[in-house]
Amino acid sequence: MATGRTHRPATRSRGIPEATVARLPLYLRALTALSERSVPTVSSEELAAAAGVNSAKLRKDFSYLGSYGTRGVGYDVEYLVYQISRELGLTQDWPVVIVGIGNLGAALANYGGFASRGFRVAALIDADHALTGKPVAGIPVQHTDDLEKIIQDNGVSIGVIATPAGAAQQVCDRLVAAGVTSILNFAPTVLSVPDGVDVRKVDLSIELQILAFHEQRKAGEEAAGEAAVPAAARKQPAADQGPDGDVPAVMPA
Ligand SMILES: NC(=O)c1ccc[n+]([C@@H]2O[C@H](COP(=O)([O-])OP(=O)(O)OC[C@H]3O[C@@H](n4cnc5c(N)ncnc54)[C@H](O)[C@@H]3O)[C@@H](O)[C@H]2O)c1
Repeated sequence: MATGRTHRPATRSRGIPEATVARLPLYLRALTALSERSVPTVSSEELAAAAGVNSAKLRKDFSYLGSYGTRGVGYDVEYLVYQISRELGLTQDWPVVIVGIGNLGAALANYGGFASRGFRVAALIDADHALTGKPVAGIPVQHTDDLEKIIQDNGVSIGVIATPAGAAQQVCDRLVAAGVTSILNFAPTVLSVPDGVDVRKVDLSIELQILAFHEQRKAGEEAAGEAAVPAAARKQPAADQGPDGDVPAVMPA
């Protein structure tokens, strides 16, 4: 679901384009499913279909990892899982803090998928004193007064912001000053960060707006397609439609 942009140049230091990096989690998810089914090898076409990516693009992406597969055999699933995990930095544990433990922050804290992917929720932080000490997903919520100490004690470099938009920049500034260098922002606001800090923004309403755009376009294409069908070939109303039977199913253009 991760969307938005990272404040980084289009090509990363080791020469892997940002677009390739963005597809690596898709490959990893498909490969992990194969690995769980004990599938030993996979062709680029099969893996591309499972990941929803074009197979030529997949081969190009894997060439950046130095992985070319074996002709007639394909790619070794376990080795690719290891290679991509290593490239994404998932072979090490990443302590994460979540700031803003309301509806969304609590849901994120309860999401088991972080831990299984190497992201350990190290601390939950909220400005509401009424929440301090209350466990969410088994972790006691701590107060924002202690934010800097919590970041330093836990060696946190990734922060998740789930506060209201008005508080997000101030929370971001404090996280960055305390040593956080990557932020996942759920608040509907654009954050300013210094060079060297990566921000990814997740906004489900933007995703829905994009889907709405495609829906509208599909509806427009359907209407245009129907207009292009000769009148004689258009669907006629069924005879037994009752009182409205004389209304054509497809209105003349
Ligand atoms: N990105 C998305 O797709 C998406 C989806 C849902 C909600 N959101 C956004 O996520 C944010 C949280 O939504 P919610 O429904 O959980 O809201 P909520 O009101 O339930 O929770 C917000 C929490 O943030 C805490 N808070 C406020 N100011 C703070 C500060 N300065 N420091 C630390 N904590 C602070 C509040 O005490 C509260 O517990 C909102 O900005 C909302 O718009 C985004």
